[in-house]
Amino acid sequence: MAAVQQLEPLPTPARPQSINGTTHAMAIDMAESLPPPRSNITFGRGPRGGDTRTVVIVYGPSQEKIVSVFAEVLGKSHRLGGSFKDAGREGKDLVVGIEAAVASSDIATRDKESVVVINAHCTGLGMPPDVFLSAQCDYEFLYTETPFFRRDLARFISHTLGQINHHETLMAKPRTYFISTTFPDVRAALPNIDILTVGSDAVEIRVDLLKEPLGDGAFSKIPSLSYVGEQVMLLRQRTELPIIFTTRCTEENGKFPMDDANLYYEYLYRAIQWGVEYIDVELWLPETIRRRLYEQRGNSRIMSAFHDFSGTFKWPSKRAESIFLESARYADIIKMIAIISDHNENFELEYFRSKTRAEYPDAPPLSAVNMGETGQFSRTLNKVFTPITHPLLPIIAAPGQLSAAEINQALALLGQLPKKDIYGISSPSTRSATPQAPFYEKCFNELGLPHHFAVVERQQKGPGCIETWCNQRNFGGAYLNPAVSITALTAGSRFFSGLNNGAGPVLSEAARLIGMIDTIVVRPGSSSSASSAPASMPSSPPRHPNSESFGQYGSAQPGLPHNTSLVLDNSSWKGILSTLTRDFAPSAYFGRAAVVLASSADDAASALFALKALKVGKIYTVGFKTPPALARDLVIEPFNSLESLQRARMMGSDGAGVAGVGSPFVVVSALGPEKANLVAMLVRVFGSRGSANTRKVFLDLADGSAPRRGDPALIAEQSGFAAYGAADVTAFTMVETLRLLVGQNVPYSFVRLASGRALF
Ligand SMILES: O=C1C[C@@](O)(C(=O)O)C[C@@H](O)[C@@H]1O
Repeated sequence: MAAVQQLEPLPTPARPQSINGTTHAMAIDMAESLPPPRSNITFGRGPRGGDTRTVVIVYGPSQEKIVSVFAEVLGKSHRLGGSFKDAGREGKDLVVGIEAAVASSDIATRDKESVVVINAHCTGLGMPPDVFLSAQCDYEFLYTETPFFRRDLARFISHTLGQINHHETLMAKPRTYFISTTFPDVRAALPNIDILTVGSDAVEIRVDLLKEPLGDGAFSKIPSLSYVGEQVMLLRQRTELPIIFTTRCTEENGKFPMDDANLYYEYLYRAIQWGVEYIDVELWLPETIRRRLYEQRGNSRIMSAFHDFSGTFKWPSKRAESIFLESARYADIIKMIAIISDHNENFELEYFRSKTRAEYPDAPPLSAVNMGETGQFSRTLNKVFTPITHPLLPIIAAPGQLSAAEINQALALLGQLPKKDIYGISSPSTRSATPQAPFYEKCFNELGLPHHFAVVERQQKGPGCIETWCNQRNFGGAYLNPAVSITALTAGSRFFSGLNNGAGPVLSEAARLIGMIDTIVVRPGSSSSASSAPASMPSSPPRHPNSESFGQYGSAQPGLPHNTSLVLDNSSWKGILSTLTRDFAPSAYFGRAAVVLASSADDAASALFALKALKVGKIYTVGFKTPPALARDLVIEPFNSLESLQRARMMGSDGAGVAGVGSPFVVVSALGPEKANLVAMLVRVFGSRGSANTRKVFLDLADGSAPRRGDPALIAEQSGFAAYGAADVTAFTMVETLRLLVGQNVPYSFVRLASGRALF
């Protein structure tokens, strides 16, 4: 087998002490010089326990059901009634519901050390919620009953309780973008939100641009908190992207009045309570306000914002540096933006960027661009949260803003984004089943990427064919469907073993443990290492029988450049993880039992890795033997007799709230349709027969297009499971694959939409 290098586990950005004394994620540009973090067992640093206080949900009249939904999403039991005094003694495995009318009388007595309180308010009951309760609670979840968006609740609670960390994940990306929406009412954006957000890593809601109608054709001077709360809720219900909450002031191209700084605190603090991921805090605000917001930000992140429209701002100045340093004191991201009139000022900004990075390596990442047409060049060079627009927006948010497609086209013209050939490598059996080429072409088109995409077919056996695609000058990466084992891909391959000076291709931790490769990522090296390729590397690959067909897609020149390394990765496990946590917080899985069915270890491996990331307590296996590398740190028990099945079944009625792992909470099947009866039998055995608040999870990885009689998914739903299928996993996997291959974020909902099924 060819030698392979391992990409170390958890190459999470070091979190150095920042100049404000707290820790920050590493400046993004540093990520360029390090191996980019890939496919660790993470969402950022991985699902974590987060806030371990007892969760108390304050609910409105006749809304007690929301308490059970919170409990189910978190994987806990719940109890209604009682007082705040008792709630603190309940322990972390219980969600306590207290009715709003009761809560207002004793919420002030709660012990903040042991209880975290969420005001769950159904907007149908009227807005705003009780202002006293809003102020007293830690967080506020605004929701609609019909339709109810459970994934919105799952995301809200996972974020506010610190079980996921968007910021770390985003800061590990080489480039990030956010779209500045400029709608007076976000409802206008919702029908197109999937298209609008292609290429964005976050969505900005410009609160100052919202226009709240007063009913007589007039609009309120500033939108009320009530209106803003509903707008944030509506946006979050329809996008999975983190939200940036901005109240831009009148002096910085916004509409928020500047006569009362406390107003900013009121809105921005409420945004933290609503679980908004990024809060834009302007630098002119008094230090007391900036500090309080920074200290109270919980799991939200602060984007310090400075804009200069005077036309006199100079990047090479003491003032620019002191603005940077002042911003850094209370920020997770520093945003500095100025209007310029001379193209050279773009170079001055680049000098400022590299100088501050060198002199203040511990400072938060800098997002800095110049405004106006002259400043557009800087928008192509900035790498941290570049603000972008979209042709479908009513107005641009700032002069000179570009769309993601325009930035990519500019980068391509400047030689910064060379045209590559990217492949979907299928086998004869999957080629017709997965018509992904049109989708990739659509994405590349939408994003203005210059690349060519082609689906190519590999021969049944041997790595030879795959290396033919890889060993080309313009090779830009590939996904493999079906996945191929590391051994099958690299064994006996002079090409793979010759990479990296004979060290072999780089393996992500996920790929190493799962043993299956579904993504090949190209990591260009620096020109100085151009001589690292071994003499033995073939300079011209064997000609592939299908070369006629791939010739039409690109230049197909032989010879991967010598200084290029290939990272062998696995995206499927991320697709599985995202599917399992779409409607459930990670804690729903922590310590609980799972069943995995598959006819081979290769088919089961990605699911096992995802379950390991979710810290399940035990995995029962059917039909395969768990490879030792994956079994490490997991409790595995094969179901090899009816007795073992019976024992697992008796481990607790639903596994929730009981000591130990309980009976299986999640069943994942990778068995084909021909074994549907066996799968159906198992979901019946482990089903919880239904009440909505004890739902378990069933994931069918078999490629079933249409529901059919005896379909395990249907039986699972009848047996009290929330059922997910291969289509969900495929869409989430494609999101991950695109991130790895082209560094761009394409929302899950867009993938589903483009593959013919709308989500909402
Ligand atoms: O801070 C910024 C950047 C921006 O001003 C721009 O120049 O693109 C656009 C604003 O919406 C955003 O809040």
